Amino acid sequence: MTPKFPRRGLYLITPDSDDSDALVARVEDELPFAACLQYRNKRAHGERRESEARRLRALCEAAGVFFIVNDDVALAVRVGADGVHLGEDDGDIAAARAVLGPDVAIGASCYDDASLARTAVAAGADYVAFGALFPSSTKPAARRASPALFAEAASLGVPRVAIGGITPDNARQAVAAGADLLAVIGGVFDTPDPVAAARRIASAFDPTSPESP
Ligand SMILES: Cc1ncc(COP(=O)(O)OP(=O)(O)O)c(N)n1
Ligand SMILES: Cc1ncsc1CCOP(=O)(O)O
Ligand SMILES: [Mg+2]
Repeated sequence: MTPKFPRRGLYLITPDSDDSDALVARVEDELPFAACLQYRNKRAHGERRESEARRLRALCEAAGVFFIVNDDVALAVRVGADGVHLGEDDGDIAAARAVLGPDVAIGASCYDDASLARTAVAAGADYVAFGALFPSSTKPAARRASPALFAEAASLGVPRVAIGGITPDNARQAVAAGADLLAVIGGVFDTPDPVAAARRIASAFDPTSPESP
């Protein structure tokens, strides 16, 4: 049975890489702290992209982590992903739903715009993403989103993902604003201890967990 998109937690996104083995090894260690993994390697194309997606798909299956392919509905179908993430340049949500059927999750980038989120959900999106919430060194030109968007989108009834510049130090701020999942690249992978960073971001959802240094 296809798993349901998670309601809360760390939404890990792969960093860009030219080395498939290194990419897979880097991600594997943090998976125990992730509710979801998105394959987004903008430097991989063709067969290498498919092979990386297949390897990560298998790892996620074994770890019980929801697996999402960025940008590419056809690749998501080929590798049997649990979901696909689509931005404004990645095609139409209703068209993707027609290809994917009801069981594959579709996530939608809504940038800084609650009305995009309403339209995406009406077209069949299973979650909406707002960001960049904080300045992002991965995507410095990303438009900035107000934290108020998470409260505004609460009535949509789908998980709200925050993305952009999220780190162990600001993760609790994003959760307090109403984010249900925290999508992170640099705040995990560009740190000296990615496993510790992933653990701290995951713990931002646990109000009983003390903030670790
Ligand atoms: C969870 C999540 N949110 C937003 C994005 C950004 O999507 P998009 O605007 O299509 O940009 P690229 O990631 O394709 O550069 C995302 N990937 N994931
Ligand atoms: C893909 C994307 N969309 C908005 S910000 C961003 C990059 C997220 O990476 P980081 O967590 O390193 O800021
Ligand atoms: Mg995209």
